Amino acid sequence: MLGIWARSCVRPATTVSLGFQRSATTVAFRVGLAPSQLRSSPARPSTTIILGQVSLFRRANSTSPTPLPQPPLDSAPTPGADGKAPKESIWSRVRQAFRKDPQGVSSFRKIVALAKPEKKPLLIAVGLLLVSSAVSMSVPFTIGKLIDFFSSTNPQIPFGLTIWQAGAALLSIFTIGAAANAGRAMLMRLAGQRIVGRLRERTYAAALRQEVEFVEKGEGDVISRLSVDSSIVGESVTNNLSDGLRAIVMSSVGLGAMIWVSPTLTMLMMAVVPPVSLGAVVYGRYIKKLSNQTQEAVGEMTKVATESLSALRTVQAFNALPQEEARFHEKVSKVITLARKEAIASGIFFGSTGWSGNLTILCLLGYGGTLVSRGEISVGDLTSLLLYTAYVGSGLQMLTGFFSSIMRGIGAGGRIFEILGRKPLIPHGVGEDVPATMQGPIRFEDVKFHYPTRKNVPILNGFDLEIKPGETVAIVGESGGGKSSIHSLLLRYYDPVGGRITFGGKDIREFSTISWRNAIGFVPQDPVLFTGTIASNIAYGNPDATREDIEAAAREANCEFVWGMPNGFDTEIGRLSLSGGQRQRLAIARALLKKPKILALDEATSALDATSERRVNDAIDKILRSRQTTCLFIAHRLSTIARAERIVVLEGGKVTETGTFHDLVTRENSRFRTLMAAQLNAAAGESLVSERHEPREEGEEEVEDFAVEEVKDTAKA
Ligand SMILES: Nc1ncnc2c1ncn2[C@@H]1O[C@H](COP(=O)(O)OP(=O)(O)OP(=O)(O)O)[C@@H](O)[C@H]1O
Repeated sequence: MLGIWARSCVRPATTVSLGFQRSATTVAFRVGLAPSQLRSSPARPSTTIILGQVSLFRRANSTSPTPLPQPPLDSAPTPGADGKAPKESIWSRVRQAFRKDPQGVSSFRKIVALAKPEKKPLLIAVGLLLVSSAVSMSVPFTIGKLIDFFSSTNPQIPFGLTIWQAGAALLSIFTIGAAANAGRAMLMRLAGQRIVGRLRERTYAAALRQEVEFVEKGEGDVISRLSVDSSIVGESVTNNLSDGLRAIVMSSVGLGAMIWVSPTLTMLMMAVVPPVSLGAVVYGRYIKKLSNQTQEAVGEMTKVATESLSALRTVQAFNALPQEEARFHEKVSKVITLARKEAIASGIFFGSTGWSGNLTILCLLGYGGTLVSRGEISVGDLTSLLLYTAYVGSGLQMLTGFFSSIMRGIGAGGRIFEILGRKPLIPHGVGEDVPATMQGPIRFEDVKFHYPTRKNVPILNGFDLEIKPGETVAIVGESGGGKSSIHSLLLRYYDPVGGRITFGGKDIREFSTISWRNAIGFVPQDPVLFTGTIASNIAYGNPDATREDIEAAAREANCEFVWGMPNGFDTEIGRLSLSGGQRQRLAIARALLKKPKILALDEATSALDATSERRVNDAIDKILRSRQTTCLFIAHRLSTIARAERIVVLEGGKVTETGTFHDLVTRENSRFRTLMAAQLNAAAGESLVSERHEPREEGEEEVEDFAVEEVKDTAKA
């Protein structure tokens, strides 16, 4: 009986302990990793062979930047190595799989193209990979020679080296291998992160350029594409590519070495390769399909979370926590169901490949042991052969993992390239610039419109309106009548389905959206603030604005509250850290800073109390008096409506009445009066009975008196 232990470094992080025992009938063989080494072993697959049983553990890259749940392919232990050489290359399998999937081919090309800017570091990494793989692949050979050396009665070292010289040479080779491996890992990781970063930036830029409808209906999905899908694609082109190359080197060099040691034993092992390759292709395709579905489910899950977290105040106010949890649970369950399918598929696949691998090892040991006992091959040769078998087996296993990861990358890539390649329905930045000095009327000419998601609900149905330069028009109408939709069309969030909108006689579709939107100052119904200072919020979209410009706009919009704040314009604010009235005045300042040709105000005073409303109205009055800006505003409040030079009543998607406030209030059977009846009566009542409850402020405008007088007259009449 012979007992020999040798320790050798295969890869920097992997120590292989080899135990070899031989008696007349039994050959037992053991290669193992200490559990601590397994735990600390990086993303590389590790091979454990215990008494002829080959198992391969793949661990997910623990430092993966992916923040959201991933399909468990890489995280589940995948036992089994099959101990056979690849007959056909991974590329031919990839090509074969893509032949029926041209979309996959184009995604694959695009993924490869993404790696182009990283060509240099990736090529260096590939060079280092070859060096470290060459060192790794020399280990079984070295171990075989060491076993023969120690078991021989007349030990001889090649090249006439002493044992110390041979030891030093091996140590140097392994150090070079370790350094190469470390360099490869660093370069690949950095290149991967840069690719993911670029991909995210491009996808984000493409998403920002889409028409609002596209993003608004799938906000969570876009976020999931930005975070999860892009990191899967990044992993595909770097880590997985590196694994794939390493697997190819391991399998082909291992196979060559095996043939060199014993062609007969190699042929025995090759018998299991074709069925495993076929299984890998089928498995890869299935994984790709599941990966697509999983990413979509993750997108849905993110959408639910984004929606409720951004409306946390409402969720808490309505005690809707259980309801939200249930909604989220439903989406999470869908992800888990898909993950289960993937786990079952990977279990079956890796279980069966492991089983066939183990069977091959058994046959190899039985037949190899016989050859050793007959003296046809040495113990060292059999050891080398078994180690190479393990290398080839693990190489093949890695190739399968690589193939399914590439498929996942293609699935995720498809979702990203869908956004990257999508042409927005409203082209971004294409068309003429609006000339700086251009002034002219805005005309809505027979405009017809419905929302893309509700094609059978007409919103505008032959809407005609002309607003002269410097004129102020208020649109009134029933709630849900389409007033805000007019602003959406003006801002080109949507285009009309019929008719056109012109500025100075030119269809606004001829202008570039960038230039056209630059000409419009927009104050939405519920102004949005961004995290930052008050100054940065006023200067939003105007990065070149000076502090003087910002302060002037704030003054014009009656934002006097800013001067009272501890840090003035440098006060940090969040999304909701100002009152409704302050937010609206800040939004007016933001719009005015642009010095817009057109001002579009949407219900700017809807959420305000009387004092705040007066402040906002004062700000609006200042703009109107200057008559430099054409104003189209939507208002419900009489005090705001009365400020407009002309009022337009929108009903049934058309203009049904138009005129001055005085005209409409005094007109017989006026639609405006019907619409405003409640407010007119309330205002009249208030005016007649108690005159005013609010103390009149200095400088309050005549227009309000005019409105009150009109209301009084009308009520009296
Ligand atoms: N993105 C959208 N997709 C589909 N339908 C929409 C969309 N936005 C609004 N609508 C519908 O279009 C109609 C007009 O909406 P709009 O916001 O223009 O009305 P509005 O007159 O401004 O109402 P309010 O005075 O209550 O703000 C409504 O019936 C609304 O439900």
